[in-house]
Amino acid sequence: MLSLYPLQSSKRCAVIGGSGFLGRHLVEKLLGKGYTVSVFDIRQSYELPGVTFHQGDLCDKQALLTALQGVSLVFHCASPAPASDDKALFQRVNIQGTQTVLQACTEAGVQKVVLTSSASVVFEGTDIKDGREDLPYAKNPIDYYTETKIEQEKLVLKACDKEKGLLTVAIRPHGIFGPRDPQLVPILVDTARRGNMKFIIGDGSNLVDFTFVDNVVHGLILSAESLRPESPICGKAYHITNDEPVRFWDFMSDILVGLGYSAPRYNLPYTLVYGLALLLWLLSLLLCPLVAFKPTFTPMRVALAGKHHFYSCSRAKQDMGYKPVVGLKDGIRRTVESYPHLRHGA
Ligand SMILES: NC(=O)C1=CN([C@@H]2O[C@H](COP(=O)(O)OP(=O)(O)OC[C@H]3O[C@@H](n4cnc5c(N)ncnc54)[C@H](O)[C@@H]3O)[C@@H](O)[C@H]2O)C=CC1
Ligand SMILES: CC(C)CCC[C@@H](C)[C@H]1CC[C@H]2C3=C(CC[C@]12C)[C@@]1(C)CCC(=O)C[C@@H]1CC3
Repeated sequence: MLSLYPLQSSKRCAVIGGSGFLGRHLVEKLLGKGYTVSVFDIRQSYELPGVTFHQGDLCDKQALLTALQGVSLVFHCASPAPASDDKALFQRVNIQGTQTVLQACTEAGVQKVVLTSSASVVFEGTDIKDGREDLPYAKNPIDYYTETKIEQEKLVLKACDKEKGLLTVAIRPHGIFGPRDPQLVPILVDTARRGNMKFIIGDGSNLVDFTFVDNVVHGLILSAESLRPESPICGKAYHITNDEPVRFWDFMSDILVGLGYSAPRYNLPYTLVYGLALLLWLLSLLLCPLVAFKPTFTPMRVALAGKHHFYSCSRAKQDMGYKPVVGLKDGIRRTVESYPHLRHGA
């Protein structure tokens, strides 16, 4: 049964998680490209002409159905923050919530769903060099965030059904940075202001992907516009990065120095720091009924800071003609300039 094809060329879309860092950049770009945008998010963080806001929880199907009326394309960019480390919340939002999103999309007659997944779905805390999409999902994910992002991606890709008229694709960015990012730069500056950014974990030679937010937005829109029944991208996952792996500690130093802080200088052995982070994390779990403390150096962050994790985007280049639109140096400059309030001494 080919119910809904050929696809309507409607430019009416919804961004679930559109109040967030990536979601808002995506909304701004979509407006510039002539799309009509509905944002569905648990919070409203801004107002923009041309955007209709629907405040609600993505686990609430009725609320979603209201927001998805007349929408043919859905971008799903919502997730609890990785730092929250709340297992029940991750399972509810990323797994049950994504099932609800898919049901609501089917009922509302949505034709395309683009998921923002994460390249971390294959990361287990050991080196990944030029990883391709055919790497197996992590068997021992490094945290609940990663564990539930894996299940979320599987659900979305499995839902791709040309007969039923629902096409899906998953974009896997890595280490997104840029103006208004609430995570990477603020955590880095906070750590530096507390005097804890003096040390390099490991020998400092590990290569990592950091992806400027505009490139992720470009990959998301490109995938949505390439998603057609005959396209090879249906039901597949795609790495989207800056395609310029960089030494983790060079990237951190460029941001820190750009904002007027000193770059880390002294090396510490990786296994020592990882062991300490594990110990602190266990202590924080044991003591959480008595004292609430959140260690900055979690085992996940130590693994991300001390191991190689960079990915090939050749599949995205081949199947959808992806090419980064902003280079790493330019992205770092634009990011640094956007945080005058986080400059040293500000
Ligand atoms: N920031 C990064 O480095 C990376 C992020 N990603 C993925 O990109 C997506 C966007 O991430 P960011 O913009 O960085 O995060 P963010 O935290 O800025 O945005 C997430 C948005 O989801 C919303 N949300 C959370 N729970 C919700 C619920 N139950 N119902 C409705 N809305 C809800 C939040 O209110 C927030 O506005 C996420 O799916 C994340 O997993 C993937 C790779 C890297
Ligand atoms: C204290 C320092 C050693 C590190 C400060 C920077 C970190 C906060 C960031 C470095 C790599 C980042 C990253 C993510 C979050 C922020 C960092 C840990 C993600 C976990 C965000 C969600 C993803 O899907 C994967 C990202 C990998 C890189």
